[in-house]
Amino acid sequence: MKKAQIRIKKLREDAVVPTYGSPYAAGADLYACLEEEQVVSPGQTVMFHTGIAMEIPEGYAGLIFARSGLASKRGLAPANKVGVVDSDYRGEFMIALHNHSDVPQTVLPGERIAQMVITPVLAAEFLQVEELEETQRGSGGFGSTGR
Ligand SMILES: O=c1ccn([C@H]2C[C@H](O)[C@@H](COP(=O)(O)OP(=O)(O)OP(=O)(O)O)O2)c(=O)[nH]1
Repeated sequence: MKKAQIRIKKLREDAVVPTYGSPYAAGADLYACLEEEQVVSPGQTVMFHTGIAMEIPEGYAGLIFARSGLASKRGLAPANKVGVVDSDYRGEFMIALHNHSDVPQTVLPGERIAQMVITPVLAAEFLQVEELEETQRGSGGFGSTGR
């Protein structure tokens, strides 16, 4: 698979550059940059450092998603559900992990805590109009097509 080169900077000595878990993985795993293990209490949200900043190309965004295993087995997932990283963002990638389980969860230094998909985004210019083009669906939504 042809890969785009993305410039990345370590902001902390022990930061880990994101990695893809398999050759065709869509999401690159993001690593917690911690000096010591961090406990996340039930119902608590903790902001985790990744220690990295990068240049997402113009016309793209980084979407930060939960890792399914971490979320389903330990209840740890981003508090903001999906993090959106703008291409002009040059700050540190941060991950606000929320503990949805009912027991304390320990995150270890260097643990993979989320994954980032880099995806094209369309920059829109919103043109206000009086009528929108008709479609078969029309304004039906929220289960309008039945089960
Ligand atoms: O999970 C996340 C979400 C965002 N960001 C960074 C990258 C993004 O470009 C910036 C701003 O994110 P967002 O637009 O979601 O923040 P906001 O709450 O709307 O504040 P702002 O006024 O800074 O845009 O924060 C992260 O590091 N992790």
